[in-house]
Amino acid sequence: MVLNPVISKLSGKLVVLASASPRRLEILRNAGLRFEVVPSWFKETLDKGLFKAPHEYAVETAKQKALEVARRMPFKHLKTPDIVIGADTIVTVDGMILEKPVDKHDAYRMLSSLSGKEHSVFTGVAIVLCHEKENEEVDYQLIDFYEETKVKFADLSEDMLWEYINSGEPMDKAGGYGIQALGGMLVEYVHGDFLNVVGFPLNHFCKQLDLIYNHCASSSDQESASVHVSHNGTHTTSITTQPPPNLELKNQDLQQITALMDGFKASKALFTASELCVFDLLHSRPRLDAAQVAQEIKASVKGTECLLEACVSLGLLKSKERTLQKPVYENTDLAMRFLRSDAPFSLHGYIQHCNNTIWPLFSHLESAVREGTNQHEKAFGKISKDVFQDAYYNSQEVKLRFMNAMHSIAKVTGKAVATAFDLSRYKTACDLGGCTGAMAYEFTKAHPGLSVTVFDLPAVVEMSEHFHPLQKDNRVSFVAGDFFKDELPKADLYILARILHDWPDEKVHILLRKIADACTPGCGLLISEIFLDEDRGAPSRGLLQALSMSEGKQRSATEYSLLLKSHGFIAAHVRHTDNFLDAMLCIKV
Ligand SMILES: C[S@@+](CC[C@H](N)C(=O)[O-])C[C@H]1O[C@@H](n2cnc3c(N)ncnc32)[C@H](O)[C@@H]1O
Repeated sequence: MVLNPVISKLSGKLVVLASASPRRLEILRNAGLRFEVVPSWFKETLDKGLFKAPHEYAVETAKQKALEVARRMPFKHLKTPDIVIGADTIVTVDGMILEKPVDKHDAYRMLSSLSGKEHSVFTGVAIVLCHEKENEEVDYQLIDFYEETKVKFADLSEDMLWEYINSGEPMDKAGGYGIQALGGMLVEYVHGDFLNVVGFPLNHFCKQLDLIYNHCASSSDQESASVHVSHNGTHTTSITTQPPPNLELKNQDLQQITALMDGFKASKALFTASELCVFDLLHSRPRLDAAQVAQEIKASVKGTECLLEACVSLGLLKSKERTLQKPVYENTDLAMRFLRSDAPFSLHGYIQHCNNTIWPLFSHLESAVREGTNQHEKAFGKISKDVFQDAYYNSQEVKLRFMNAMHSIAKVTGKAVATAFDLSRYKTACDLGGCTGAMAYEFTKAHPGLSVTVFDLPAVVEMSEHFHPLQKDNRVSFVAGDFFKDELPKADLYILARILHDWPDEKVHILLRKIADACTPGCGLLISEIFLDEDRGAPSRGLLQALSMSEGKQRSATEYSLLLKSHGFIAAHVRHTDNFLDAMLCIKV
């Protein structure tokens, strides 16, 4: 057990637990740790919408709790601790973060949302190491981590729920239950560290301490420190501990690197099968063998066989062996849902765009990186300053393909964007660059009191009706124009979905100024884009897209909110939807 050597390293040090939770106290006491309890004054009021994943919220809260105590003690308690431990436990279900219930009804809301379902319990932990310097300043080093445990609740009847709530147990517990007492009766199974659900991931904590005290404290070359915050003469620094260089050949690492090297082959196999309508064919006529498919798609039997087998290995097709005969093929569930061209969430249009436009651009990636410009001329023989007007809308075929691509993504992501915020106060919206209107239809579906005007270039608007042959909604209308030059339709909510990333800052400012001029105070502006993490380290989908983008750039939620602020909008809410696009609702002040 790693704990004992760590405990001996801690003897004689002032260890402080920045939490009043009796359960955390008991877990650490039972482990033999000696510490003082100084509950943190940090209020758990961080805006959850600003965090991409729930664990980031728990870790940030744990950090703030621990740092508050570490900074307060030298002044209020007149002693500097050696280590401060902060922790925060949250429960997440269906994308919601549940903390401690505020009253019985809140406890009821939480527990009924957990009934019969699996949920996750995250504890974020922060360990602050305090080093007093000669001039009485204190250096803080911060190490943080989190642990996730999955818990499944049984179906809870109303009687059971209220009996449990009336026991009083839920009130001071994240998610409204305590697994170590009566709440244990509600639980069907636990996957992961049980103590994490109680409130503290002891095992992970011990491993982390072991890493700090037994592996890296003495070897400075395994430790890199960087100053993060400078506050009242004290410094907050965070250390990242790096394991010794790993020269072993691990199969898992090899698989990771192979998947990256082969990624383009998988994409191209998918594009080719989609282009040759393999998924449509196997939908209308399942269980064909390779020769039959080859005949239908007018291709060689040998090539078709290889393509079908590759698609099986990628999880896009299933092959069924028939005794003494050639295998037959059919679509997997994934292909049925996303690859058939007539599926409600078909990505067929987007795949065609990737194959015909993005792929040629990526084949010139090296020049794009060297020159820092778009590669339309090399890929398509045309210079394009405005990618829409000069490239996509020059030919009817390319225009329709682009519109199909936008339409398919908007149908997949539209509902998540349209329902990201309460928009009931708005009656009229204008979707600028709204293309086929697919997003607008999702907004009217989600908000019965809202009418949406789709504003797009004339070349697009003239084709938009083809995309909604059966949908007649007189709350969606189309206006043709250029959003950089023409007057914008009046609305109390403007929508910019996948628009701003296409343009450099100067053009973004022109567009935002026009929107700001059209808005009165209280008007809304909903931005939907892939928001990069604040350190620009993820998501790779956004960063990879930037490699083939023309003049624009990908931005983080903060970067977008600063752009908007300069035009008199405040970013009211940010939502990471887990779908293709994130969303931010801003209000004109
Ligand atoms: C990347 S697409 C996004 C489409 C749509 N908002 C969505 O999320 O599905 C960009 C859209 O902006 C439109 N657009 C480009 N330049 C424009 C301009 N100057 N005025 C109006 N619309 C424009 C394009 O025609 C295209 O429909």
